[in-house]
Amino acid sequence: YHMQVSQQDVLDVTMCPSEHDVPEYSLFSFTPRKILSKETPCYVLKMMKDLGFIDTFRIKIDTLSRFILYVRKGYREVPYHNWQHAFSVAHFAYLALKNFQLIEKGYLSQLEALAYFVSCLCHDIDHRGTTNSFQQQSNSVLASLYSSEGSVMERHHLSQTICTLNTEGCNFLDSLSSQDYRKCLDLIKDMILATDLASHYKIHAKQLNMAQEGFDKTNPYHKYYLTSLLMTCADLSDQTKDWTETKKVAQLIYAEFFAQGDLEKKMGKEPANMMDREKASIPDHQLEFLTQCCICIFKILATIFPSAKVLVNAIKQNILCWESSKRIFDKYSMEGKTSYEVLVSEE
Ligand SMILES: Cc1nc2ccc(C(=O)N[C@]34C[C@H]5C[C@H](C[C@H](C5)C3)C4)cc2n2c(-c3ccccc3Cl)nnc12
Ligand SMILES: [Mg+2]
Ligand SMILES: [Zn+2]
Repeated sequence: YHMQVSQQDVLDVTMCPSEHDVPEYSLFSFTPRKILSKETPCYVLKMMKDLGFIDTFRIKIDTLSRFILYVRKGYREVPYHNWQHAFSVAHFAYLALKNFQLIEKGYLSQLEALAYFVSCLCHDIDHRGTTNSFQQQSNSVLASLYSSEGSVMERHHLSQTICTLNTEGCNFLDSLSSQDYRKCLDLIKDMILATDLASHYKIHAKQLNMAQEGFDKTNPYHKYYLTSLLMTCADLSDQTKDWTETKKVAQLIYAEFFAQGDLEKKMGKEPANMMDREKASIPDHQLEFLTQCCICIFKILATIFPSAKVLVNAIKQNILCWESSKRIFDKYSMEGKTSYEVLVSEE
C-alpha cells in the first residue's frame, strides 16, 4: 500500500510558519474559501492548537498532520462537495467554539468539541457529487451497503473517516483513554449522520422546542439536538457570508446538481426540477431553501446563542439579494437563457 502522503508533506505541515495569525480569522464575516488549498492543512493545525486540543488530548503533531493530509486526499475534485467545502465547514466549527464559548460555558465538553471539529472536517469524505436518492436510483455500491439504514452517503463518509484514522501513522486519537476513544467515535458517528438534511427535518421541531425551553446541559437529548444543530449550521455556513460568496457557492452547488441531472437523463431517469438545468429556477429554489430551511435553523441557533444573530441577518441579506436578482433572472429567461447561464454570467 504506497504512502499517498510523503514524509516531506507531513514535515511541511508540522513546521508551518505562524504567519497564519490573521486577527479577522476568528470573525463570522471571515470567508475561509479564500484560503489557498496548499495553506489549509496548516490552518487546520492552527485551529486545533488554538482550541487547546493538542495539549488536552496529548496529540502528536506529525500523526495529526498525516491524518489531515489523508483526509484532504480523501475528498474528490467535484464542484461543491470537495476539500474546500470540508475546510470551510471545519472553520465554522472553530468560529462557533470560539464565539459561542461552547467549552467555557459548558455547552460542550472538550471531547465533544474535538469530535465536533473533526466531524466537520471529515463529514463529506469521498463525496461523489451525487445525492442519497441518486445512490438508490443508480443501485450504487454504496446503496447496496447502506440503503437499508438510510443516509447512504453519510454512512460512507463515516466509514471513510474511521478508515483514515486506522491508516498507518494517522490515528492522532490513540493517546485517548479507551473510554474517551470509544466515546469520541460514537460522537463522530452521530455528528456525521446528522449532516443528512433529511434527518435534520425529522428533529427540527425538537430542536426548536429545546431552544424555547432553554438548553439543559444535563439532558442527553438536548446535547444530541444541539450537536446536530451545530453540524447542520456548519454545513450551511456558506449562506451566512456575503452575497459574492453566496452567489459563488450557488454556482458550485448547481454545477453539481445539474451534472447529476444530466447523468440521470442519460440513464433514462427524470431528474428532480432542482437537478434539471432546463427546468430549475435557481433564485426561486434558493429563496425557498433559505426561507424554509436555512434561516429557521440559524434562528434556533440565535435563540440559544444571541451572538449568532449576525448570522441570521446575513441570511436575510442574501434573501434580499436573491429577490432582487430574481428580476434579472426572469428578464433573461424571457430571452431563453437558463437560470444557470444567468448565474454564471451575472456580474
Ligand atoms: C445553498 C444550498 N441549497 C440547497 C438546496 C437543496 C438541498 C437539498 O438537499 N434539499 C433536499 C430537499 C428534500 C429533503 C432533503 C433530501 C432531498 C429532498 C433534497 C434535502 C441542499 C442545499 N444545500 C446544501 C446541502 C446541505 C447538506 C447536504 C447537501 C447539500 Cl447540497 N448546502 N448548501 C445548500
Ligand atoms: Mg454531506
Ligand atoms: Zn457538507
